[in-house]
Amino acid sequence: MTVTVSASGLTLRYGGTVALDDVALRLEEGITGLLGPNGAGKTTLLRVLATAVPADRGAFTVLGHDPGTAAGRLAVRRTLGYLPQNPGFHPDFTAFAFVDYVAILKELTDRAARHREVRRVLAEVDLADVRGRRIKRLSGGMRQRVALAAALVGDPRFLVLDEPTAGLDPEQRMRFRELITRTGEGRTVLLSTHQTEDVAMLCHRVIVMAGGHVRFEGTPAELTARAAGRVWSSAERDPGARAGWRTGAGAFRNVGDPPEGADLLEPTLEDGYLLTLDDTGAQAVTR
Ligand SMILES: Nc1ncnc2c1ncn2[C@@H]1O[C@H](COP(=O)(O)OP(=O)(O)OP(=O)(O)O)[C@@H](O)[C@H]1O
Repeated sequence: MTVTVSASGLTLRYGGTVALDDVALRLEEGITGLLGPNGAGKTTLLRVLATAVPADRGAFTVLGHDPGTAAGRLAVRRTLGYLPQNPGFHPDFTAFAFVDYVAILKELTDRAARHREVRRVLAEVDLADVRGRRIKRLSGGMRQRVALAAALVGDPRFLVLDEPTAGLDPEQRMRFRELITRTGEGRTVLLSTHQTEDVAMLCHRVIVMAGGHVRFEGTPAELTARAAGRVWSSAERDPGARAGWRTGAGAFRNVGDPPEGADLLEPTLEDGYLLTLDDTGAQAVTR
């Protein structure tokens, strides 16, 4: 598999806060999930890779282009689609006008060709029917699809999606998952999310960040396997549990260090994620 993005030593400070600390990663075609607690540095990493902000130190390439040079930065931006955490919509714009505006910024100067492209990306996210509607009259899920359409203008090979499913109801989230799978075909997608389920269901790779560091890099199955033999059921909260709660069915579900002969349960990706944070001291699950 070709490596699309390769980064090393990425470091960025905001005053006294180290948001990224010597981050190295490689992304290849397919969908890579980026998990991490609040303040982990996910948005900062995405902004650096999207060339919205330069890192203080370190370097990266996108399809061999180095954004450290003006020509390289332009080349990277031409291969990139970015859905930021808070897309800055003008609420009075229609969906069409907004995506058209983004297309102008992306240097699509021929009006007829640009309009064809805007119609194409709006159709790709199933918004063809409402393209003339003002953004303020669209639902949250539709607005996220407008933002995705804007990211897809120009058919970018590398898509950076910052929490695209945040705030969506389960049905909209499922719909968005379908879209991400579809748009991820043949592209490299970096998807930041707090939804471990999104990662389990969509991603072929997962990166866990905390405190500006990469704490895990591997497949979702490998992250889940970190909790193998460490999730168990008991009638009362187990003293060896780093976290435990009574489930709706009545028994306790414990995560941590099980006693001998414990009634082990199948771990989820979320268990593996939480234990990875706890094991690396990044975020205490232990109370
Ligand atoms: N513009 C800024 N000025 C100062 N500090 C900032 C700025 N942006 C981010 N930070 C700090 O940098 C660290 C990383 O923030 P970042 O937004 O990248 O985290 P995140 O993983 O995306 O968090 P979340 O899941 O809450 O979106 C945090 O400590 C945050 O408070």
